[in-house]
Amino acid sequence: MSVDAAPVSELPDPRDFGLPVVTEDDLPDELGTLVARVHDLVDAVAHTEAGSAELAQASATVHELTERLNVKRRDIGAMLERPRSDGGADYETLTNVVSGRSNPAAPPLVLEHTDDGVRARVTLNGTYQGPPGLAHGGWVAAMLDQVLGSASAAAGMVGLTANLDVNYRNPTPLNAPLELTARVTGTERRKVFVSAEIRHNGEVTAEGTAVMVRLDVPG
Ligand SMILES: CCCCCCCC/C=C\CCCCCCCC(=O)SCCNC(=O)CCNC(=O)[C@H](O)C(C)(C)COP(=O)(O)OP(=O)(O)OC[C@H]1O[C@@H](n2cnc3c(N)ncnc32)[C@H](O)[C@@H]1OP(=O)(O)O
Repeated sequence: MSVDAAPVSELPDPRDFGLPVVTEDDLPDELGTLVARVHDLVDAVAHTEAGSAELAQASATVHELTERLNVKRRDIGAMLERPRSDGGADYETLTNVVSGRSNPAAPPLVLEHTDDGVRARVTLNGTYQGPPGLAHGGWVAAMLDQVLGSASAAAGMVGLTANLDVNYRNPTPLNAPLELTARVTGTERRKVFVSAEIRHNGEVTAEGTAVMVRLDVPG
């Protein structure tokens, strides 16, 4: 595979795509705490064997909370800007379902840049279940898609997934630490070829490759 596009260090600015941008200073610490607690709440709801009186009271409380939080809603598509040590900025979709900082549905998957791409660590609770006791294959694909896209973005090439291939080598366990790694393997015009794996205890559970098509800044 050849590489015919030199990676750039500057990511496109989401503002140039008309997207709202927030900084970490705009996000109260209490939002992070709420997100983590609601994440745990979803797991509790999925697995509770509480009685009907307890369930009725819980649903009334949750309904009231939902109405209170909906009074002031953020625009969809908001991007979080994080300063990098080299003076540039990283961007992530605030409510991204796999890794979004404000999304309680996200596991959450914590990403970092490596010398050749990105690495992420995640532990999936029982709400990501497909087969009994195992991670859902669609979610495995979603996590691979995320790190594949992030590897492309980390190399300065933000794009959309045009094609995703997944091979499930071993069952992906729940409630166990997983490591995901991804890197760019080549480029051809706007196409960015990327490759990723999920490992548990060093053993590959799934691997994926994707073709990302690089987005050009409007104008
Ligand atoms: C927005 C601002 C952001 C600013 C900064 C942000 C930082 C972000 C940070 C972190 C990254 C986040 C990470 C996200 C991770 C998750 C990723 C996803 O879930 S993406 C959602 C699912 N994917 C879609 O919804 C795409 C739907 N498809 C499309 O929109 C189009 O088909 C698109 C854009 C992919 C291509 O359309 P065309 O019209 O632009 O381009 P054409 O001319 O068709 O193709 C260009 C080249 O790609 C090949 N191509 C197209 N489709 C292909 C395919 N399915 N397989 C292989 N090659 C394909 C073509 O053959 C062509 O190649 P040739 O240059 O001629 O050789």
